[in-house]
Amino acid sequence: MPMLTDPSKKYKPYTPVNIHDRQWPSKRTTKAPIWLSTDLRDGNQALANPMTIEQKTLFFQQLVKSGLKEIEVAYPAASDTDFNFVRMLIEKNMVPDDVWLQVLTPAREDLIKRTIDSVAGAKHAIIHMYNATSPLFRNVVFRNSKEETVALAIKHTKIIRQLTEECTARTGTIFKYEYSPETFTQTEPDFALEICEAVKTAWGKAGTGEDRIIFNLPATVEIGPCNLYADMIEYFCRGISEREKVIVSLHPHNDRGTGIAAAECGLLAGGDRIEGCLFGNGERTGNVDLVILALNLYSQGIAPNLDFSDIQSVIEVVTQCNDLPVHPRHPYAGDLVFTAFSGSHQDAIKKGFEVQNKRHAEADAKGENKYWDMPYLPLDPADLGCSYEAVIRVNSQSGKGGIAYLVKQHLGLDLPRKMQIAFYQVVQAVADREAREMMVDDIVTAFRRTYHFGGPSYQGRLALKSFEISSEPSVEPEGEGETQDERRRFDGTILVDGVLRVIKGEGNGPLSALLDGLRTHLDIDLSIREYSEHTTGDGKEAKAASYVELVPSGEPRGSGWWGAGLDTDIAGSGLRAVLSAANGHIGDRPLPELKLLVGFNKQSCLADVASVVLNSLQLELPRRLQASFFEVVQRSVRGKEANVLVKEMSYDTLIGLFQETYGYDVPAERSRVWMKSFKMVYCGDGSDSRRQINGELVLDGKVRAISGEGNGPLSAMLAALHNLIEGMFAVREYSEHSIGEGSEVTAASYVELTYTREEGQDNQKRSAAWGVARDTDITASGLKAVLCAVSKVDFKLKNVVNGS
Ligand SMILES: CC(=O)SCCNC(=O)CCNC(=O)[C@H](O)C(C)(C)COP(=O)(O)OP(=O)(O)OC[C@H]1O[C@@H](n2cnc3c(N)ncnc32)[C@H](O)[C@@H]1OP(=O)(O)O
Ligand SMILES: CC(C)C(=O)C(=O)O
Repeated sequence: MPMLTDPSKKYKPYTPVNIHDRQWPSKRTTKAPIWLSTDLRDGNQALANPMTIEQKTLFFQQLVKSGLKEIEVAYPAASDTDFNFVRMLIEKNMVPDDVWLQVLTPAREDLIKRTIDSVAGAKHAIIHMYNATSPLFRNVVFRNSKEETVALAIKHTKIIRQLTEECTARTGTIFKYEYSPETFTQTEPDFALEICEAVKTAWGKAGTGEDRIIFNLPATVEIGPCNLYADMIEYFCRGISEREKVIVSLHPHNDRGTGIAAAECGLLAGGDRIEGCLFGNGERTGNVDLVILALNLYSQGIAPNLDFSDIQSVIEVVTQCNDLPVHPRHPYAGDLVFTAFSGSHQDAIKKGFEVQNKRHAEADAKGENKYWDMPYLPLDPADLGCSYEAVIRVNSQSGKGGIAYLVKQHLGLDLPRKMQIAFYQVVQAVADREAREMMVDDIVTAFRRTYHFGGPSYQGRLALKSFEISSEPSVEPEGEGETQDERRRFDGTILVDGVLRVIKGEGNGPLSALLDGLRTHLDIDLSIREYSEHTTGDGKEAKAASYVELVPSGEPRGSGWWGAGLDTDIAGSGLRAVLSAANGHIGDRPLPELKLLVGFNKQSCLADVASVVLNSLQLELPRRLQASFFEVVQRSVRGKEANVLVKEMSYDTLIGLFQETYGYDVPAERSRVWMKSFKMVYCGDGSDSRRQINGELVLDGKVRAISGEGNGPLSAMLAALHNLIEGMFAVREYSEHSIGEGSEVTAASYVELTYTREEGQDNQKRSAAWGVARDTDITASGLKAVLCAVSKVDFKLKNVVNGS
């Protein structure tokens, strides 16, 4: 059936209240009402599966914890569960002294009796009786006249008075009485007044303060806008006699979705008390939501006298008991209500937090109130125990501000505006491509990947390993009083495509010195267009965060690359930022092979050569070996061209030269002598530690058995060699160190041998050579180094008769 084109033929509009001097529109609420939770009655009766006693107990405890002082706990005549639940609360002493238990009954004597029995012995109880008063109910449900309807209410009010008085005499329970002209909003306002006046008279003992009678005026079904409800409440409040002896209670339902508005306008109109449910459970579209009402007051600076400072645990209890979810858009409580996805909202919130932090610091200093004034966030999520984590979430609708906010929250980085724009484009591209929300982890990971920020997993092709910044005067000052400019020198080790390289450069500052080094050594020619820095963390945790934008040198308006760096040292953080941006710039493009300038002029440096060996092979050459190798390098530069002073040498060439010169890590067969196997044993009488070696060597391609004895492994090996080789070997220098850690550790050994051989009478031939070796076994490493050195001297084998 289509919707009606003229619905007036089916639905009647509400009848406005005849009130012309209404006061409520210009009033303000300044204090919280009396709250009554009817979760365990009106809420419960609307559930497909009413709560079990366990669920009701849990819910009751939550209500007490949240500060409710009046709780409608049951319709005791309805079921044994309800009746027994009330009894249990009382008998197990679970009701705090300042909490009133409220129970509902229809105007039926047998049911009233059972209802009062249910609360007998409670400290405080409110008996709540109802009968419907509207024409529809009078005519259809009760088939009663107005007079009969009033008579029903009077009769049962009197029964309640008598039974409660008897109960008080018996058990000491203090009672209050609440009467509801059910369907109040559909009842003629004057008839509602008439029946309440009659009930008040029948009750006969309404007083002031604690003795007030409660008239609950329900919008049993919400049939008109909130102003209609307010008009009806104001009409009632102005019409009822002895107003001071009456608590006017409001009980809005939410059929038109305006239950909250009705309650708030009803309070302006004179309501003293609100009946409702947490998160708005209840018949059909629900009872008015007490959480929203309370927090609406709170966010106006009015103490609601209810505590939702851990809203999540309240949600958990309520959803567990009602078996109904809380909508993600539910005011104050929904998962999404403190979340902004859209760019302009996020931008405003980010700016709002920045300004508010400053404003709060100033107010703190002056001892003034720190007012909450935040775009798009009417309430501080922290007041409800929520974090700011969910405040900004990112998808394709988001902008740079929100993304920058998350980067700040999670990485402590306050990105400069232009970098925010650059990173936004990165995130936006992913969000668009994947058509999904970008979680915080996605954003943090995207940032780390893009800027190679934070640990080895995100390391780029260029990574700073160590550096030293030194300064030297540039030019002499020309006149007196002029200060001398200082130049900065960068000496560092940078991991380039997995290989450690020594980089040097000079500039006006550390960053330009590094850029100079990158230009010279790696052909990366960039200049700084923008630089900024700030500190993150406090005290010992403080670090410097730096941001740079690099552009190709000579193209100040060209497109740039941003980089970020974090370090305890400010120079370190800037240098890292430069490398971060340089990584973005080089992308996958191959880098030129790194070269060292070596030779005979002042630029060539022994230390540079040694550090290449250290960084490439992890070998810490002893000082004399450094000098020896440096000479080898210089000789190789000159080669056959006597006039060549300086030559570029690639790192690979340099390392190859080292390995060849000292027999390090070259295939054994290429050496004149190498060890096939050995066994080293202690020998002697035990008073000293002499060693004996037995084993097999390959000498000029032939396997030879060896045996020798000495003070230690090396001298035992030399003794064994002396059996086979003419002349004498002696160890001039020996050192060793470990490489690596733990189970990966190996030993590196360096041996310098001298070799003396008699060549005819009075002719002694002397030479010396270094050998370098590495092995997991330290003895083997030393022996191998000896054999490397032996292979490098021009030795002569003995003529061995019957030798193997
Ligand atoms: C707006 C509200 O939320 S009101 C509260 C509603 N809550 C509930 O109804 C939950 C608990 N209710 C129950 O368990 C049952 O309805 C009971 C135990 C109260 C009564 O059950 P039953 O006796 O089987 O009657 P039933 O449920 O059919 O109720 C209808 C009868 O009660 C009468 N009645 C309805 N409301 C009232 C009332 N406030 N006062 C007196 N009689 C009433 C009806 O006129 C009808 O009478 P009839 O049988 O003479 O025609
Ligand atoms: C019993 C009354 C107060 C009721 O629940 C209603 O009218 O909604």
